[in-house]
Amino acid sequence: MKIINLPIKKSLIEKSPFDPCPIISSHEKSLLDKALAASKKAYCPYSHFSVGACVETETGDIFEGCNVENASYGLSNCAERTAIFSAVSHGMKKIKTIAVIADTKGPVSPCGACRQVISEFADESTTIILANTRGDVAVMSVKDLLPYGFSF
Ligand SMILES: O=c1ccn([C@H]2C[C@H](O)[C@@H](CO)O2)c(=O)[nH]1
Ligand SMILES: [Zn+2]
Repeated sequence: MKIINLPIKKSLIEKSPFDPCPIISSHEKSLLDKALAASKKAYCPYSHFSVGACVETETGDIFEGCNVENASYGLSNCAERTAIFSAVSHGMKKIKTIAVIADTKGPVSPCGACRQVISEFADESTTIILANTRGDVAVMSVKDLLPYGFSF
């Protein structure tokens, strides 16, 4: 697992807070930019906490997702699962890369439900990129994200 706290915090008004970032490629940075754009579409009138995710499949297709809340709070869906379910609905079988972003202190930390759902469509080659809007980035494997996850 690699975590970087970028020394120069860039303003959110600038196009990308991830430029440059030594631990991800420029292509991976573009996935974070797409996740950031998706977070702007979050439907979160209850928590006012926007999250965005971007999945790149093994075939190179890209699917974004945001969190979608509900007046019945427990029905809310996280950004990660929105993106993954959209990808699966379009035939995706394997996540090559997933990028997630929110306005958190450090890189966003996905909930347990999302970790389990990510692990369903990930393998050891999957790259998981977690970030915050200040430009802090963590890159890890599914084993780092969900050690001893459920499977049968
Ligand atoms: O990794 C996370 C953590 C939280 N949320 C959403 C769920 C809820 O709408 C809001 C507050 O928990 O953020 C996500 O989408 N992804
Ligand atoms: Zn979640």
